[in-house]
Amino acid sequence: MAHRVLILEDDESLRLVIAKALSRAGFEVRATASVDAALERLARREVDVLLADVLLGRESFLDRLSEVTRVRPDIPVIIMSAQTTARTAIEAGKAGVFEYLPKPFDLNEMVAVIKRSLEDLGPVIPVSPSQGFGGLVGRSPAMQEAFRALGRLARTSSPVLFTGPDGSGRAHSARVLVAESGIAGPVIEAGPARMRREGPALLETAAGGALILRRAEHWDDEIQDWVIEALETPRGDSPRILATGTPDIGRHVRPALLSHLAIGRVQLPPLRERGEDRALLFAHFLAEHASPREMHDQLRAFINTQVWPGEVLGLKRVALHLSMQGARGPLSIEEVEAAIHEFSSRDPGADLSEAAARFFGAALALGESGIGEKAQIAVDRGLFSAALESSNGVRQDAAKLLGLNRNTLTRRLSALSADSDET
Ligand SMILES: Nc1ncnc2c1ncn2[C@@H]1O[C@H](COP(=O)(O)OP(=O)(O)OP(=O)(O)O)[C@@H](O)[C@H]1O
Repeated sequence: MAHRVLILEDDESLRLVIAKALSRAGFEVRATASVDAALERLARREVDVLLADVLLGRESFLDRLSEVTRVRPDIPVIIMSAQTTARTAIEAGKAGVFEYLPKPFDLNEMVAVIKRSLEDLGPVIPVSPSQGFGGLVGRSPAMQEAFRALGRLARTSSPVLFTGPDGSGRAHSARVLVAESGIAGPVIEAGPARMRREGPALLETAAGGALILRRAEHWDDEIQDWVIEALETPRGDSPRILATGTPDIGRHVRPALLSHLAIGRVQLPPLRERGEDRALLFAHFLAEHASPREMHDQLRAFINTQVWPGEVLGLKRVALHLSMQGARGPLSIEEVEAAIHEFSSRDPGADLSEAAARFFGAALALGESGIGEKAQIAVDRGLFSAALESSNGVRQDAAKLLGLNRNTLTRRLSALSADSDET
């Protein structure tokens, strides 16, 4: 995939000359004369490098540089300027600009600088054909993009938000980023239940290290408050904050939290967008468990076309199950298909409907009355106990998981216990 360069230059003829030279050198080129338009493209992650002129009309790009680093701290910025003033050079260095090109410059030199900025700041050279940053598996263009972002973010200490569907490897990637950043202190992981229980004390526990905060879409107001405060007023030994969430995270958290958290952003694509990564991951998980099973080409093709519910985690479960079977020799498509059926394609909703039909049928056969109400109580009991268990008994969190408010949950729980007292 060609690297994408954004040219920010208000001189139209220069813009055209630069664009032509960069296209010839194999880059994908975008160009604009407006800082606002450039910021939008950066925020949409449409580019890998920014090449910007300092003087844009009456505006100085350097006055807007902090906005660029806020939106994309991971991107190399190369500035061009006819003014070789101390201010330009000093400010460029201070703000972490990759290189300063004094105008007029040689076009070949410009191409070389851009190539160097990409090498230095990020393109992750896979250590094996199937592995990318820190041993993460994948070579699809979508994962290459994620590896590049990880490579750049490993050189910063900014917060990072990992988004993707459940099971896509968000927390795993966060752990890899922490390991590759050389953070020496404690690495603490917490989901909404622990965050609620321990609150900002987690920042002390992780002081000097990193805090991986999971499933941001379930954070209540209180959690959001302390995370925003931690991000807004970091102290010397504050841990690096990394968070995970679903791609629709913006619908669940306050904009202030999102803008602080997403200073660095890594998007983990769903498996359906990762093409052949599916078979690579499958082979990786078999190997991880020293499985002697072999994968032939047809099986790889089959794995690459499957829909994997539960994403990488679902695929991992199937591979682990098969590697535990103790069988040897080539793995067949039928075996994998059966395992997928058993582990990931099972629809819990269908099981519930079947159970309800059995419950109803048995009660009818016994001539019982009030069956609907009893069925409701049975379902509530199952739902509430599962929700309370996964939120460590914290009712507020359990209510959120169930999509109820806390008072409704409390009322329905007391109704249930009154019901068990009666029976
Ligand atoms: N690219 C990858 N290479 C190797 N293993 C991976 C990769 N992506 C995910 N995994 C594995 O998949 C499993 C699921 O990943 P993870 O726990 O990060 O899921 P998540 O649901 O995205 O994150 P969270 O726990 O924050 O909700 C992990 O155990 C990890 O071993």
